[in-house]
Amino acid sequence: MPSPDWSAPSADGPVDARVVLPGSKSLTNRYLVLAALAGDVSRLRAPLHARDTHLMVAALRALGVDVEDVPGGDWLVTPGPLAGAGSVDCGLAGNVMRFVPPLAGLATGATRFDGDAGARRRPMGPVLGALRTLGVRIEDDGAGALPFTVHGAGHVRGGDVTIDASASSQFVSGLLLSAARFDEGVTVHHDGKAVPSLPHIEMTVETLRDAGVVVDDGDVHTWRVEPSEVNALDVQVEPDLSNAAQFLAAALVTGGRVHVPGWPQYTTQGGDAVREVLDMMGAEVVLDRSGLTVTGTDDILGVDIDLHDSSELTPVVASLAALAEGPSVIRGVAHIRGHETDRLTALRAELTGLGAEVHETEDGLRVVPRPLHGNRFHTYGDHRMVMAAAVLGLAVPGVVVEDVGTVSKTMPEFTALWERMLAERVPTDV
Ligand SMILES: O=C(O)C1=C[C@@H](OP(=O)(O)O)[C@@H](O)[C@H](O)C1
Ligand SMILES: C=C(OP(=O)(O)O)C(=O)O
Repeated sequence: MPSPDWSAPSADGPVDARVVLPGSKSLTNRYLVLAALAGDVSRLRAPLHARDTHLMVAALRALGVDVEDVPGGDWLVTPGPLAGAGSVDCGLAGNVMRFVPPLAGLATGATRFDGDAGARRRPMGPVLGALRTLGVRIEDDGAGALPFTVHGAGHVRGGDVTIDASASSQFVSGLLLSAARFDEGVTVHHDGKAVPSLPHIEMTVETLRDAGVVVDDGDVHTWRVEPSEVNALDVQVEPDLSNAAQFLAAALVTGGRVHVPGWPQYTTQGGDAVREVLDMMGAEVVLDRSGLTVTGTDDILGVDIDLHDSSELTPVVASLAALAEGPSVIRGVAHIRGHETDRLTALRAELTGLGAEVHETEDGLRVVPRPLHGNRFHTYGDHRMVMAAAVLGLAVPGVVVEDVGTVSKTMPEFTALWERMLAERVPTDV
């Protein structure tokens, strides 16, 4: 059942707001998996509460892990013997469908994986092939996608495996995250076109090392995880920097200012690239100990930009490009055709529906700004389409966002935060 429509509010003056962001999806889900494999109780402080992380918690609980909700929002994770889960609902979460099957291989018994209709279109073949090579029995229909059943034998042999990870970095991350508990650990080699979203693999490597696991990532395209215990964690989850993009973009669109407190000085989050992107598009960007402040100047500049490492930013950057002074090219994101929806086709269709001129290229989009008008904006079950629509709505009256609830994949509080940000704006008449 689709959720209601939402009229994206337009801004009648520059925003001037402080936006406190929820935790990172990618960090929360990695910490949860590592905590499930650890030898003792872990605490996640300020984790993300959203559909993707709740699906991860549900999957772990089904596998025999105790995840306790602590008042205030933290999670206490007590590992237990892993047992076949019956079934795991992946929703539309790439993290759940790529990170949990290796865990299910370590469990005793069968676990069936399925998800939303859109999830059955997301690529899984390299994960299934790799797990089979590493000694896990999997039953599927050969389509290289959900649904499938993992028959866990209580242990995974592990060893050497070569995969093509050009469709998603998550194929590599999923194998590495559980590998310390494989009998022989794992060595993953990538063979294929460039791996997208490499900072996400660096994040995986760093979270493993935080948990005391030995990882060798010294060779390009090869990652080695030694078999070992996994230490329990007590971690503070960083704010989600990819989900900061739309709020920071509002500063650029309205010629205002947005401050995000708690922006990390050092991070493995690919979303940190938003600082450089907004700078290229004409914003003034300042990171100091109080956080990140983005101030819009008069114009939004068109860009020629490669988002291969930070492709989650594509929808918001495409919206900014449609509002820019000159044309833009977004490159390096062919793989986002396999994200929540085919994002290149979806962005072309919806931006065109508002009057922009948008062309799909082999690996991205070419956007030529044209006068825009309101229209219904379809979201395809994709949280980032809602966020992209909101950015456009600031400058274009009459943008009606279909199925706004889809944003709860990573940010259930999105519309409330957005409307609060606009309420804080400095009115033009003062
Ligand atoms: O490992 C992760 O947490 C993620 C990796 C990236 O996936 P791709 O490599 O498929 O782009 C990113 O886009 C996704 O939102 C989250
Ligand atoms: C691609 C994304 O999500 P997922 O983790 O489901 O791959 C995303 O959040 O932009």
